[in-house]
Amino acid sequence: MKESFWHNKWDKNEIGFHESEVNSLLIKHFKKLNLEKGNRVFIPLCGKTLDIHWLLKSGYKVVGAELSKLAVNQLFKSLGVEPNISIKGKLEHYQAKNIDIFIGNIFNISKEIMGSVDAVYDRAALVALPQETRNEYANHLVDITGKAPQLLICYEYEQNMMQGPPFSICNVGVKQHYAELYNLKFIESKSIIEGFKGKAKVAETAWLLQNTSP
Ligand SMILES: C[S@@+](CC[C@H](N)C(=O)[O-])C[C@H]1O[C@@H](n2cnc3c(N)ncnc32)[C@H](O)[C@@H]1O
Repeated sequence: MKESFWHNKWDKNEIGFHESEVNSLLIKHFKKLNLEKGNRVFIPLCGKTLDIHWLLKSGYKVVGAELSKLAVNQLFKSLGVEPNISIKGKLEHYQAKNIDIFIGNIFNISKEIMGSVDAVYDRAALVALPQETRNEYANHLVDITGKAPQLLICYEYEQNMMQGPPFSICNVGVKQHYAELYNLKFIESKSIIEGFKGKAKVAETAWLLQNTSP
């Protein structure tokens, strides 16, 4: 997926992936990460998700990565805060109390730029990427977050019914990316009644990725 694909989506406001409510699997399962208030949570490919509002209100700090400046401007507007803006390498850094958003390609974010995080919340990030990029993404995510535990939310459907993104990632796919690095726990599969554009039967799946090292 070229960067222009996503910029076009935001320019045309074709953002069906943006949920009008906080993700229910986040609310239900986030506590399984056993974080403390004040811990820092990384949201890769964050868009302008309302999940950021929920995490901030719940007392966590948020770090996000997003290609689209339009999305990030809309995010800060909805939060009602004015960010301080600076440049970090190839990225723009929007910063305000308890929130850092890096605008640009996630592959340009380093551990040093981002600082340490305590957990990752991936909703519709791994599934937004084509198969040929997913391995690189998973490894990069593990690298820049120091293998922080993750709550991972994916979609699963018959891939030949529809072209992604979002792509379908089945149990085998999740294991392929993360089983060697994490203790993987499948938490829930929730069917999406309306499917995707009426074309495919879809389930939203939640996974907990916990650190295996002591
Ligand atoms: C499917 S959306 C999910 C957004 C968000 N996680 C949510 O739940 O609403 C994927 C987002 O990732 C952004 N994106 C795609 N590729 C990216 C990349 N390589 N680096 C940073 N952001 C990217 C897109 O602009 C888009 O906003």
